[in-house]
Amino acid sequence: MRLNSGREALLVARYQDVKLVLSDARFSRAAFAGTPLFARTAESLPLITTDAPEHSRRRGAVAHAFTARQVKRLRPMVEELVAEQIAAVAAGPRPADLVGGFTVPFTMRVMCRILGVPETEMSRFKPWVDPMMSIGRFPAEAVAAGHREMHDYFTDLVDGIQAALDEGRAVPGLIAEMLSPRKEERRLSRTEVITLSAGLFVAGYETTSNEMAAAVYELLRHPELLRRLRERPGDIEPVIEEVLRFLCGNGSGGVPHVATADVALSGGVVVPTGEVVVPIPDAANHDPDVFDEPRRLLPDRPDNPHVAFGFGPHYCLGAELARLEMRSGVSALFTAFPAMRLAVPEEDLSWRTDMFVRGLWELPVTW
Ligand code: HEM
Repeated sequence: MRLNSGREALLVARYQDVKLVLSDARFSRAAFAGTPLFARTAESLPLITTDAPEHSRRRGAVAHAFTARQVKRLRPMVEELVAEQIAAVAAGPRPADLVGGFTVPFTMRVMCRILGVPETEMSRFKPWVDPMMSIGRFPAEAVAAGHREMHDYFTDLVDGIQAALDEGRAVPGLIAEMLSPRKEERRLSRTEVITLSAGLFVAGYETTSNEMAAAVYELLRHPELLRRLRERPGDIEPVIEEVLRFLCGNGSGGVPHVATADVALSGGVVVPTGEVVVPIPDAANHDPDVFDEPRRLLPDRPDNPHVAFGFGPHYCLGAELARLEMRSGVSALFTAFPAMRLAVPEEDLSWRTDMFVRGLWELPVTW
């Protein structure tokens, strides 16, 4: 394939090969970072475009905030926000747009609470993040402006929190923790705190809001699954796992890597040193050698080792949080609005094409 930059690359689609590229240190992300990663600059992706030891040092500074144990502690906060957003939808007009009215504000508020970003500022972010996440949909100037605004906002925020900490005031949230780490090995530079805060904010709400809306859409298309969830609410776990496998949420395909040695893939293909490879997790999730009937949404698969959250050292930092948000959000929506249905014909839905994260711009429903 040819990347946007004009560089040739090998597309990796088989499940075993995708896992190999994602986890084998002979494939480097940093070696690729000299050329633009689609619309985004390497600096704006402080985790995704780096290798060990830089990657592990940065990741190690924030990983404690997203462990399974920590996410368990976040549960009451997440459930409180779900309830508030459900109440807002119920009090609002019908039809309701579940993207603008539920999945985006809910997931954004979760990230605001975790990081310590003021919720009162939330309406500012989406107009910046939408162009930032473009892979062709928005003009280059809009993409650059989105990056600039977001970077400037988080620079001011981080500096403001630093000033408050310097005055001895207590500030809640992960940004303050990054600025005054409990352990010295977690210390980051000011620039790293700025790019990581903005990066976590975007990674945390953009994927989850879109995947959640797509999950609701899929469930509306599969009434038998909705019936099953009503009878056995605990089945939300396998249902969400299968939705994650089934959906192809990654609009850009995958993250480019450069082979730093000759590496043999399955089927005898040898990737020569210096070759760019792009592993496609969505393709791996539909590999018929691993998933029977991959194009069907089948939550009863005996085993569902999907790679929707990636694999290896860059495995999604927020996977447990995303699972909690998706399970709580989707369950609560169908409990609150059992008669929910699409408010427009399917062909009128507007899909996010040419965007990093696929999904729906709006999900109009009524009940
Ligand atoms: C359903 C929602 C989500 C999906 C499908 C998803 C998917 C992914 C995938 C596939 C990767 C690996 C990309 C790669 O190989 O470079 C990733 C990485 C990442 N995700 Fe998520 N994610 C979701 C939610 C979240 C949330 C809620 C957070 C909040 C903290 C988050 C933070 C991150 C970060 C920081 C990385 C980079 C990890 C690294 O490079 O070490 N994600 N995500």
